[in-house]
Amino acid sequence: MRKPIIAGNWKMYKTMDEAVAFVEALAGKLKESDKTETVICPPAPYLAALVEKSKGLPIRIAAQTMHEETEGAFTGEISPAMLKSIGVELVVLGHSERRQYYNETDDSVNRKVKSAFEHQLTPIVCVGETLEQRENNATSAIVSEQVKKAFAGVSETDAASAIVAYEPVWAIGTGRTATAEDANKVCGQIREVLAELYSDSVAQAIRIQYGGSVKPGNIEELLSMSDIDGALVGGASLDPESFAALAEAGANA
Ligand SMILES: O=C[C@H](O)COP(=O)(O)O
Repeated sequence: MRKPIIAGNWKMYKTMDEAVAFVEALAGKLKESDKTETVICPPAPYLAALVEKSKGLPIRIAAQTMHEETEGAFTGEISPAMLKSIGVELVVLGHSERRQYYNETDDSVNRKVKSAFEHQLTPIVCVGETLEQRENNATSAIVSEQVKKAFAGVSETDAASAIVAYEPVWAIGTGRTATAEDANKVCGQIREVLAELYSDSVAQAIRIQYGGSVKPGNIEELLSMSDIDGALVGGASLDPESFAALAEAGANA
């Protein structure tokens, strides 16, 4: 049984005061549970503070992106070594907004995935098709290719601890969720690709989240599906009440 993982990706929202207030409010609402994992992905300036603030709470902190190099002349970038040094445990890689606005490609995502593992960070590897690709019946081919390229050269042991987030681009921030059946079908296809790349046991170990307009009203159905092991949530993760409800759904799944 894979443990559901509910991650809140705040994207470029909240001030420092709001971020701290969120964790304080969430602490009072979040029930300790060994049946689920809860992750917050705040903007980079708040990572260190939230690592400190969440100590003793059932919350892990993830970065929203990182550079692939350990250090260097890359103005404005944040390295995996820096994330590790402040206690960040996970990192979202290849989010569609990074692919769309910051030229991230399957190759750069692959380099970042390998670098994350080298620095003992758990990658949340995002894949997903655009609306045009879905309408052209290319979902399976696109997502399979993204998974194969992201995991190229990643060892079986590392891969088993990875998290994959299936996020259809057309469902992000639009209020349009994939049906639970459709989302599960693609997550199942991702698991088949992982089984081909590695083995059945590795594919069964890897957790696959769904992301795209997840909210308290639809998460239970999504989590009831056989191949959906959690959610990567944007908008509905910004309010502590709503995020606590999502975390609770994870614990009850
Ligand atoms: O990383 C989160 C996803 O982009 C989903 O965002 P959303 O829940 O606002 O649709």
